[in-house]
Amino acid sequence: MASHIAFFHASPFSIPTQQQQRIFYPKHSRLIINGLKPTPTTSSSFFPCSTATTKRRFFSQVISCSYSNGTEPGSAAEEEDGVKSAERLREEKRRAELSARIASGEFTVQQQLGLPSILKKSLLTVGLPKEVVEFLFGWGEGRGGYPKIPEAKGSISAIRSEAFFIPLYELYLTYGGIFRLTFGPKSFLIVSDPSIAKHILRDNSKAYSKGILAEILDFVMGKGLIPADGEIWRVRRRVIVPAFHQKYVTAMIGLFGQATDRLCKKLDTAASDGKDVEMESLFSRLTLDIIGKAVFNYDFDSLTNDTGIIEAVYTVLREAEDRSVSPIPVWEIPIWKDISPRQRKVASALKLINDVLNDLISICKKMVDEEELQFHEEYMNEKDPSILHFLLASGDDVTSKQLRDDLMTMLIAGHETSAAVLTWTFYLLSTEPRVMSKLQEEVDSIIGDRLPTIEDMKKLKYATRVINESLRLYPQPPVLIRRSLEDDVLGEYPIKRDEDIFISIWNLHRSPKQWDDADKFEPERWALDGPNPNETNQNFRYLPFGGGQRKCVGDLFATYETVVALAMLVRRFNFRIADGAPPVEMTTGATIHTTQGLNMTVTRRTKPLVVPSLQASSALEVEPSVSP
Ligand code: HEM
Repeated sequence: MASHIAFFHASPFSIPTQQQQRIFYPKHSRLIINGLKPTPTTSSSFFPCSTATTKRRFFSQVISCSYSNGTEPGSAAEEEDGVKSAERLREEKRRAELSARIASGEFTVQQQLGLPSILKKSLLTVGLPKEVVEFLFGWGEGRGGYPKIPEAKGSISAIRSEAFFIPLYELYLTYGGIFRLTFGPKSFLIVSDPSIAKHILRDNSKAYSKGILAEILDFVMGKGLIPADGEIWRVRRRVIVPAFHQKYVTAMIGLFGQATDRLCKKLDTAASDGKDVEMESLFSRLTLDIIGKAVFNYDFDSLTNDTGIIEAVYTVLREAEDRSVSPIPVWEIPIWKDISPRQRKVASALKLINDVLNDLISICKKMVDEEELQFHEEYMNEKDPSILHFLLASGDDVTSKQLRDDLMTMLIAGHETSAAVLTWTFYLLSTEPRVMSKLQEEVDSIIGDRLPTIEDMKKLKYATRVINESLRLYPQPPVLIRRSLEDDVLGEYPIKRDEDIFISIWNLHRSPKQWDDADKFEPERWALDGPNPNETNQNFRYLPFGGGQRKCVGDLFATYETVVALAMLVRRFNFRIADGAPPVEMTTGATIHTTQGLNMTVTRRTKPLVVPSLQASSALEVEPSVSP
């Protein structure tokens, strides 16, 4: 999703070796960073799967996960593997060269040894107390006695197309919880420290805006809730949050079940035909169908249809993602919009979506006008429980443009994120059959073959922990973006206004300082009877939905949506990575995507019979699920 948007594709950094884990500060004194273990990932497996291949790739910083896919020796698949290994070797060589360049200090900003530093050193050598020297010379380093933020510098030519948050993780292990990353004229602060994240997101949030993100997303979201700042954001947030009331979320559970049931039918056909399925795109369609209905009562029915509107939504979504990772904003060149076929396609896609949204707004306005309306806190129209209906019924005095921006924002925010969560959850489950069995056991005993209800949400404890843990390992988005609106102090470092900041949720969620076996998929790390993990009870080391005043408004919606889909799918089917499927590798978009899809073989389960204890929610006239 958009706030969820990553900004540039890759960093020119590769993994520092143990000897390379040094900051090159004053020219002649190389320091080992205090408190940092040698790259933990070099000795243990960083990845959910830890084959030799994975480790080799890890060293070459290509993130992938291998699995046994049943390839026969000498087969075409093996030949293909041969080509891939040659590519991999070339990649490793290139990366080894980059590592050597990092080791040489090429990317590390050298601090000049000026007169104050030489004087300071001399005074310390003659025995003056450190405190006195620090007091006298504080002005010489950073500002007001503050130390200077560790700084790493990169060459723009080395930017590559891999997931950029991976090199940021390696740099975090080297440079610590806050460092400056400079690419030519661009400079970013990378934050991976929970207390600094808490300061920016919660304690001093008024001093930060969405910065670059708002600029990039303007073409699609305008002043929608994610990019908006200041007074517009305050007013819109106050209006939109009440729309996600308990009764609405309860009704949505019926919708999640119905939509997942459509997916089950599709998978059932694939299982009968013995055809493998690409789950990432199916999850994307599932969550598009859900969000269309939930936000503006529009049935994309993308699981069965391929209409122009669906293509338009994807064109706009992909453009938002591409803009978010493009180093040069060519789309800002006025003439480019008219001559570039791609930009023309984007413009007509946007027009189509805007027209549909405007039509939906007028239909809904008419409906609300004709309704005998008695608006109250948990107001919901049974026929059309959408957010749009709630907003119009609430008498929200807003321009159609702002309403359209908000709907578009929620469409994007609530679509790709949930799809990505499901994709990586199923990937993780394919690597841990133990977790899958435990999950199926719970689902069998609690919902059987009926549609889940709100009561089940409290009972599906292990399923919820699986989602919590998947969000830890694959946070969507992996990075949050902010810009400082005034001077501030982050940790021990002063910063100026107009600093662009990336808070790396990926780093926080995988930090060896914060987690035991940080790279392990272990839903058990969250106690079943404990509170649902969130940023508050985890003191900002866990931020799946952000934190502070800009926290996700759809967190409960999304948790229930993914739990319902997960439970219904694993109840009916077994999933495994398809034989001969390409490796599951990550790439950066607005959320974390796979490079070549998640290709799975789906088989029907023979399940224990369960006598349903509860009937499905009737709020949305849910049709009973057909048991395969
Ligand atoms: C698993 C799915 C989801 C994840 C992981 C997720 C994650 C997040 C995160 C991390 C933020 C904070 C962004 C920041 O601070 O810059 C956010 C904000 C937001 N999310 Fe979600 N989200 C999900 C689903 C949804 C859904 C379903 C909706 C709406 C139906 C939604 C609507 C929003 C909105 C409107 C904001 C902006 C809030 C504000 O700035 O006031 N999200 N989301």
